[in-house]
Amino acid sequence: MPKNGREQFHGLGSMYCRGATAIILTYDVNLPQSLVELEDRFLGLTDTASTDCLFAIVGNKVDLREKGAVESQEKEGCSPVLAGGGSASPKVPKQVQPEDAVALYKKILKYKMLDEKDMPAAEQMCFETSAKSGHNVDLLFETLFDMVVPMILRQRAQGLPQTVDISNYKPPKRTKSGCCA
Ligand SMILES: Nc1nc2c(ncn2[C@@H]2O[C@H](COP(=O)(O)OP(=O)(O)OP(=O)(O)O)[C@@H](O)[C@H]2O)c(=O)[nH]1
Repeated sequence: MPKNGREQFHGLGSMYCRGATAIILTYDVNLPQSLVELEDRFLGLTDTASTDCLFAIVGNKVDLREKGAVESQEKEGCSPVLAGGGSASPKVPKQVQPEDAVALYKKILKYKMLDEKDMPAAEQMCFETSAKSGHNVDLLFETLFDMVVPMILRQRAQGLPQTVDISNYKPPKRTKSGCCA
């Protein structure tokens, strides 16, 4: 799912998710707020997805994290291995950590009332990628593809519709004032 970061496209989110078999929720590993927003603003939009929908949590732009970390350590004269310069109080990283994404994945399963043991493990569904360098991008799509194809085949075998039938759609009656009845 595109994250529709811009406010004016927000309303389109639930339409994109309707009947979805898999949803990719993407945040920026350098912006903790972007992970918070996935939960606060975007999770509700996935209510229209299929009940057994898969979720992948993707932290993008890792290329900037690696670059940024080295640059800030160089500026402060720290060792690149120990950001805290070897002191007893290591620096708290400003970036999102993989375990934060894992925690969100588990929260999503709870929100969806899905049992963790029936779903793929969090570690399998949380990725860190770089669209710029291509890091882990193939892995993300191959992993999802391998999971989604059997689900779609199963749905087909059960005769579940793959499309939304609008042929019997009746538009709501209009009242004199132009409002829906
Ligand atoms: N360095 C780096 N830049 C990236 C990466 N992915 C996207 N960008 C850049 O980030 C900016 C936003 O990318 P988009 O593809 O527009 O992402 P979006 O999800 O539509 O962004 P929003 O409009 O903020 O929701 C663009 O300038 C991209 O070139 C990445 O992995 N690394």
